Amino acid sequence: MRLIPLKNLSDVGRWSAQYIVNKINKFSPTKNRPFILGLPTGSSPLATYEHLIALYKAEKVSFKHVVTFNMDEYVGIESSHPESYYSFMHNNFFNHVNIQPQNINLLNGLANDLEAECQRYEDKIKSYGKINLFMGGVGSDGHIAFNEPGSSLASRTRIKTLTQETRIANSRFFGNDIDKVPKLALTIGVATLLDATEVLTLVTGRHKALALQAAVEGCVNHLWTVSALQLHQKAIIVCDAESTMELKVKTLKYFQELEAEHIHGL
Ligand SMILES: N[C@@H]1[C@@H](O)[C@H](O)[C@@H](COP(=O)(O)O)O[C@@H]1O
Repeated sequence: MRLIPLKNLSDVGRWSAQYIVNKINKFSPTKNRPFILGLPTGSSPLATYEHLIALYKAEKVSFKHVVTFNMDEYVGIESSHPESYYSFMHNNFFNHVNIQPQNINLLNGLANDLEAECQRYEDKIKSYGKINLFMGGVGSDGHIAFNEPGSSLASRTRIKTLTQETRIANSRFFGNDIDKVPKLALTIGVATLLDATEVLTLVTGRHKALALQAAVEGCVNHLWTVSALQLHQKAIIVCDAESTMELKVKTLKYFQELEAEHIHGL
C-alpha cells in the first residue's frame, strides 16, 4: 500500500487528478484499446473532478477513449433526480469533458430485475478485461462503494441495504430528511474493486480518521471493508492531514519518509 499524506482537500484533488491524467496519457488509449476508469460520487472526489476538468480544458488530457464505470447507485430514484449518482456524475464531471456518452457506465437503480442489472454490470466490466484504475472514497464507517460493514470481502455487484449511519450521513443531500434517503443501493462488490489493476482511494476530513486507521493499521476485516485494500497489489490512499488524526505518529512518519524518497514522482 502507498499512503500519500497531503495537507488538505484541495491538495488531495490536485494530486489524484494529476495521477489519473498521467495514467491515461501513459496508456495512450485508442478506440479499440480504451482506458477503463472506475469512479465514485460523494464530497471526497469533487476537488478531483474540478482538477480533471481544468486539466482537460488546458488540453493536458482527453477522455475520448476513456470508458467509465461508476461504483454504485441508489435504488428507486429516477436518474433525473438531482441526487441520483447519474445526475451527480453528469453535473460534476461528464458534462464538462469530452467523454463519449456510450462510454459511460452506471448501474440502473430502477431496473425491473435488479439482480440481472448487477450481473449485466459485472459482465460488462469483464468484457473490457480489467478496470485499469478505480478511484473511490470511503464512508466514516469504513465502507467502500456501498459495501457496508459486514459485507463479504469476496462480494460482487449486488443489492445492498444501507445502514442507518450511511443514511444519516447522506441525508445532507436530501434536505437533512433521512426518510428521503433510499434504503437500498446497487454497488460493485469488494472483490469487483480488488479486481482493478490499481485502486486509488481518497480520504479527507477528521470524520474519516477511524476509517483511515482501519485501512492502514487495522486487520483485514469485513466490518471495515476499506481494510480489504491491504490485499490489493497496487492500492494508493491519498489523504489530508485531518484524516490522519488516529494514525500512530510512527505510521505517518514512515509513509511521509517513503514519499520523500519516492523517485518516480507521481
Ligand atoms: N456510496 C458512497 C461512497 O462511494 C462514498 O465513498 C461515501 C463517502 O462519501 P463522502 O465522500 O461524501 O464522504 O459515501 C457514499 O456512501
